[in-house]
Amino acid sequence: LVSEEAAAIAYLEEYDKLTADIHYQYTKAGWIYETNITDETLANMTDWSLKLSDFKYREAKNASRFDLSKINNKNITRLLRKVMNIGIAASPDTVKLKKISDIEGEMAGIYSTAKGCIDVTTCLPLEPDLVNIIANSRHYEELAAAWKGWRDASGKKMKHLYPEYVNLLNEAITFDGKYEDMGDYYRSDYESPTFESDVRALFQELAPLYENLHAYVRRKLRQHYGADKFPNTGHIPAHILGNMWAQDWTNVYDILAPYPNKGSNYTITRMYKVAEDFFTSIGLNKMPLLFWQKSMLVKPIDREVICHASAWDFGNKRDFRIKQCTTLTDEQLLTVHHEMGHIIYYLAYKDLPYLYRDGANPGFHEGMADIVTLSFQTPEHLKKIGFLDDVPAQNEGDINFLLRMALSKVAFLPFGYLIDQWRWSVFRGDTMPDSYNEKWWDLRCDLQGIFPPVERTNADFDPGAKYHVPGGVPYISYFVSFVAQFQWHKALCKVANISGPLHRCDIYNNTMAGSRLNDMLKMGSTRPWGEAMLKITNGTDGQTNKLSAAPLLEYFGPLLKWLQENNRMYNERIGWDKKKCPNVQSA
Ligand SMILES: O=C(CCC(O)(O)[C@H](Cc1ccccc1)NC(=O)c1ccccc1)N[C@@H](Cc1c[nH]c2ccccc12)C(=O)O
Ligand SMILES: [Zn+2]
Repeated sequence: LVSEEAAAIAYLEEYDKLTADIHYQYTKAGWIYETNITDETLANMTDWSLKLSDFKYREAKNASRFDLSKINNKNITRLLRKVMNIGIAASPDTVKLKKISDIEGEMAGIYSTAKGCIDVTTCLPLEPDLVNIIANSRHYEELAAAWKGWRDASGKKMKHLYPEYVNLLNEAITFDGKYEDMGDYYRSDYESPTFESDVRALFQELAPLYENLHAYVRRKLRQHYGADKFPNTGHIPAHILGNMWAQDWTNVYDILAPYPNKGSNYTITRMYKVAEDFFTSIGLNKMPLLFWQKSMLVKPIDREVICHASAWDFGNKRDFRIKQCTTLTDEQLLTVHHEMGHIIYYLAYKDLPYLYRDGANPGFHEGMADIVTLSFQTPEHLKKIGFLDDVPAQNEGDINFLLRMALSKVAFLPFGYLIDQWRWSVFRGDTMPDSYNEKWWDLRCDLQGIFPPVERTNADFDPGAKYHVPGGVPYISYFVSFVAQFQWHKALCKVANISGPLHRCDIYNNTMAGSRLNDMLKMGSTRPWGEAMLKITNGTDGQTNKLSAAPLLEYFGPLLKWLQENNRMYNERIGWDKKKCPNVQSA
């Protein structure tokens, strides 16, 4: 009699090959669609996504015939559970699954081909045109036109699709009674019953740092744009922070600090080579030849594409690509490092069973993508690669550098947190369609301390103006990533024997740091993520298997002190009125 375990092992070996093959086809169909949006490529992608759902449904049934209680090998039972964890593919109603794919395809199509009108004759795509206006214009009205134009052309156009999308996802995911709603399923990736309260606690711990940065930035912007643009509720207009979603404020650094970081005489390919050089300098992998042959690194001129950056693993251990409409800006150089970080993670776990080729949790994949930016952006490093002419003098150089880092890493925190607060409340049914936009602005105003430059009503659908909402891509992973990457940075600097303040640590060329990082990366999702966290932090004074805000607060400690002194010196109020948002109609 073949033991239950031996039968399961034989089954999983067969499954591993089948799943890699069908995922290759599905990923290829996705790539063909995203790099050439047509009715045919959309139909082909939808066809393959249904074939994949069908495959997952069949194999989940096959795997359920094994009695897990008779298998004590934890690795085998973990793999079998992953075969059976198939999300909405658990629903036998393929008509419903097709409808979900169709709605997702329609929303992605609206988002990626939308042209926002900035006046009656000029309508522009988001990337690079509207993004560049929001980044570079310093005219209040011009910024407001681009901000409103984008939302009218994207979110507003897909508002009617979202309620049915939510209902269909909830019906599919609750079919076999394993999950409360789609938000519950998204959170299950973190394998922790306390995940939701853990991230809330982290956010509250980080709020004072954000509020002090917000107060400083508000004062500097008020000086530039005039006090009449700033209501006495304490909110900042959402469209003058250099980013279409006010999630990253580095583009207004020139208004906020004496000497701006200028771009440089780079080419697109050089940006990718610089990023690759960073990873190889710490002993991680080079990009495979196929990467350079098959990636889409610039926006094509002859067809519609999905410009939002992404990193692709075709599942055959060889084919890894980036799709990005790359342009020559500082922010884009960061995104190049971000996307390549995903590829590095893919390469680290490519020889694991297919089911384990994943981040330890979604936040780890995003965090890995970002970890190098903590070293890459140090003045020392930027000088080494010719991005900065000279390293600023010690003290005020420190503050300016920390301010610049805070404009992306601290400014982002409430945004990274709030998108899924909104989405989870929608999936729970706490937020109904007639208050989608009101709930969105409640969160945006109360947590980010910003307000819309033009009147918003529930006829608008501003969540739909952010890629990840129509894209069905979870967002709390970025909040988790921004916390975890500082824990890793602290640990890797320790392992690398680099002393001094955390914000001056550059792990470039340090293979000890790289090898400790790689030890975590090659685990993939073989173990619950706490073990992966411990793999990096082990033996350092930040040792833990949990998320902790302490390293982020340590990194920005000198800046917080400076901000508190500066805000006190100008008698600047810290914070803003909650539940009072200008320009938002409440029901
Ligand atoms: O969306 C992105 C970058 C795109 C991505 O690399 O995260 C991409 C998003 C995506 C996910 C799923 C389908 C399609 C696109 N994620 C990946 O490519 C990816 C790869 C492997 C595992 C998980 C995600 N960044 C976020 C925020 C952000 C966090 N850190 C950053 C650094 C620089 C720029 C942006 C960000 C944003 O733009 O709002
Ligand atoms: Zn990413």
